[in-house]
Amino acid sequence: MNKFVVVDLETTGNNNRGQDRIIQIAAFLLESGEVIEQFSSFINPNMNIPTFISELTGISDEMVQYAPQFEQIVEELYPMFNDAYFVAHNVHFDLTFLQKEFERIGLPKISPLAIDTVELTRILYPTLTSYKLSDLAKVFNIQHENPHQADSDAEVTAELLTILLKKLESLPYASLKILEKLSTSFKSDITYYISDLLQKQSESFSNESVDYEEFRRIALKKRSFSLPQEEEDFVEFDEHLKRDLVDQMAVEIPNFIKRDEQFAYMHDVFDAFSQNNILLAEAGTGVGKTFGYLIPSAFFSKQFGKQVVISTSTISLQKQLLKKHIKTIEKIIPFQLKIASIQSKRNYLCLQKFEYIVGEQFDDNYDSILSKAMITVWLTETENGELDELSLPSGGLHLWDRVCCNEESENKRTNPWFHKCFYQKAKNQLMLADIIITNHAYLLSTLKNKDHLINSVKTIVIDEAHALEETASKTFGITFSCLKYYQYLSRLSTTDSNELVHRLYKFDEGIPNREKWWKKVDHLVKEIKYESEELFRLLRDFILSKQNELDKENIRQSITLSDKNTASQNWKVIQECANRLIHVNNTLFTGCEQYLNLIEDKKVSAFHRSIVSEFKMIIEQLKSMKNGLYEILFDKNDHYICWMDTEAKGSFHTTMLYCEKVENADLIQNYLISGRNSIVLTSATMSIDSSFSFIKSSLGISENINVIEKIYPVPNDFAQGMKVYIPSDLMGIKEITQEEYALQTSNTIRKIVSEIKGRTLVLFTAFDLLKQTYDQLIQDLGSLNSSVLAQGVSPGGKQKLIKQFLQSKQTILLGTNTFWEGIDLPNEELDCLIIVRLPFTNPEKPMFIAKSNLLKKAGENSFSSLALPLAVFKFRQGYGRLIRNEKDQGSLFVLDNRIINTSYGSEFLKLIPKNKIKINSINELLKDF
Ligand SMILES: Nc1ncnc2c1ncn2[C@@H]1O[C@H](COP(=O)(O)OP(=O)(O)OP(=O)(O)O)[C@@H](O)[C@H]1O
Repeated sequence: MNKFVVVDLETTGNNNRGQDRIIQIAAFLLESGEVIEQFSSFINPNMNIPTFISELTGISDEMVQYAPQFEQIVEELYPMFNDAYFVAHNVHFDLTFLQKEFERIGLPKISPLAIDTVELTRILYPTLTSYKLSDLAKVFNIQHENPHQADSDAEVTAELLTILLKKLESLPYASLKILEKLSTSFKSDITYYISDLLQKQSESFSNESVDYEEFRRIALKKRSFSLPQEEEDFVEFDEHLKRDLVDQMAVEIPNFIKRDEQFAYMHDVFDAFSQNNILLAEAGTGVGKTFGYLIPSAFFSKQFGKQVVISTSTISLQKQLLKKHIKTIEKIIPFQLKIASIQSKRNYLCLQKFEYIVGEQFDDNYDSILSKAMITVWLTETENGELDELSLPSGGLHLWDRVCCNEESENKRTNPWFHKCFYQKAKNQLMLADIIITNHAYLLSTLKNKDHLINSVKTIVIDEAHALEETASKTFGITFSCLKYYQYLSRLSTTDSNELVHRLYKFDEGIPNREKWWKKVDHLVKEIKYESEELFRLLRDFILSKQNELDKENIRQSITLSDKNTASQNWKVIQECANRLIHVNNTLFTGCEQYLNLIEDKKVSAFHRSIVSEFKMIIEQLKSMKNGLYEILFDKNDHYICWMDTEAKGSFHTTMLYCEKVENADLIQNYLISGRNSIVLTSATMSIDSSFSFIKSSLGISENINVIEKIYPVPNDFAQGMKVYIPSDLMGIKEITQEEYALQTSNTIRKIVSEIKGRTLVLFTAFDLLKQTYDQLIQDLGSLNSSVLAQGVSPGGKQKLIKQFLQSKQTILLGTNTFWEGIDLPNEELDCLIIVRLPFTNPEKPMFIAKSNLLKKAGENSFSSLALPLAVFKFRQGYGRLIRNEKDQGSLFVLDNRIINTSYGSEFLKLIPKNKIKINSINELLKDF
């Protein structure tokens, strides 16, 4: 069948059981890619159209008043569904709605084969960030005149379908074969279509292709390899700096301005490298420190033939560096640069594991099937096999746990995919690279594991150095997730399930007393399940019993496992339960080790071996989690702090346990600093009153270590376009309830954006206040005249929210922690920044309490030595988002009256040029606009 009817409906609502009606319908009939018939009409629903539907679609009561009723168009419409695939973007909605309408007027039910273009796009374009029709229209360059009107949406969907079918046709045989098998569980009835394509392919040509290679019945993108470049004439850094650098930068960096601070920074970084120094370099927000360290790193590595590692705080910043800055640098420098990027193993796909799971006979989980299909297609395109390229559905992350690289993937002997392994490829590229880009967590863990590849590099740049200590604390600490433990256990399961233990049980390996042995495993797994559920329930009750009613509204509740908190009888009951769990775990592990030893020497099939390998991986994980649990619950140590948290309204599986070292300076010193030739630690926030003592002590750089300390301030011109407003008539959070505070905040935001009429970023310090403010704001979107996005509420992560933020001129974006730093929104990309509260760390945070206690013990004031410096750092980062260059303009509103009413407020005020600050009632301030 090669006919497709592409349909879109607009309706009065989502209820298809009689309450809601169609208000517009469009259908395009396609054959061999051509539109052979089309139908489009408004429909009179005989009821009022709800306001929000009118706002969304632009279809009003007046527009449908004289339109035909559904019964009147059916004669023309109904035959279009004969012998054609029924296609829609979210097909379930349109098809069921239409089926109900036909049923209502007494026509026989239509049951066509259906194609969902959302599902098909996810599978065939697995790396897109949004699958909304309007976003897809932009990606594929399809004209979309009236989003949310049926005729326009159906037309776009029809064009999209043509693109999708072409893509499907272009896939290699091996990928189609896998999709054919998986497609029986798709929402789209596409199996026959794929079978036809396979038939055609097998008749027409061989499997040879320039784009793909096939191995063990999986198609991969052919690896590109380039011949080594001829060595160019090399120009030394100083010479290039004098001669060409400024000109090159001016060509490649949009709106380039020669900043003395940035050039001084570059010089100092190069000197630190070549003179084997430690450099602490604070470059004010927007100075351009990224180019500032990348350019000297490139020259240094080339000139001296020494590798440089560059590490930044998060994977997302690591990617940003690669996508944006490295591309520009390659154009600026006069020679070829070999760049490698690496992150932790579990971010890379293990092809051996994928081969195994794609061959599985049973899988009834839709997200997991969808993810397998997406990965199948992605493998024909990806060079690097990294998780963050993919847009897996939420359930797909569980599947990723089963297919990501681990120690087993690195076993050359048992992994037939070893020579194609993405992680190995990334490691191989490290050896050849001039510059290695990574993130703090990966860097610290590899240094700790004495990984030779990274450890041998003697020149390192640490960007966002202020975040290093916190990452060290997490990387060197323990995290125990009850959900993860439960998932591993479920994966193991028992012989009467369809999971690992059952699969292994089915192989007759000649184990002595086989039946008895597996029965024992069943018994132990059941006991572990029982004891762990009991323990997790007790832990959650324990956390919640220590909170007062008000706190319980908060998203996550936490409790420190201090002597005082664990002195109760309830804690003893928890420890007894944990002891029982640990004991049964140990019995299971001993048994499993014996089994694994036994099977090790046996000749088993590759399929059997892969199940054994997954079983081994799960046992290893459970073992390491059990050890972690023991350390958290029993192993008291003054240098560590342990705590737990849980979702106030979630299940007991949401409970997490943590153990971290309170001070990590010694570890950072041991693993990172000592033994290096040169290290550049840089950030926009390192000094307090021109002193680096605070950061030095947190990074283990004692006063007797020789370091160079430099500050490169934000150029004065940056302040020209900035205005800072501090309303004096707002209530403090302690003077009113949090609900009233959220209402006051949302009202103030409303007033500001109605004057600014531009993009506004609102920074919060806690999610609950953000959520309450968001709820208030969306209550009357009409009068707000702006769209509202909120981190943790609107779908998608940070990058996706920023992308959406930039799509329209009048948007408000509410963000918490990660939005305070690392985002670059120059010029008209950001018009206004609102800081809701001064960014003090939540004083209830266990790690903060532990650090404060240490300071108190040492006779220091924890507010002035810890809370205030951290808040000032964060404020500087936050307010640095507004003005990003000399020509940038923008307004900052600080809604926290502590900045003017307290003595410490001056620490924040002094960061802003005095002549830029206006303090008055909010209404008076807004007269400025
Ligand atoms: N000399 C320059 N002239 C104009 N724009 C520049 C210059 N140098 C860098 N930029 C641009 O300025 C922006 C900020 O640069 P960068 O990402 O390095 O920020 P930063 O100084 O590290 O600030 P932050 O600490 O806030 O991240 C980027 O968009 C970059 O392309």
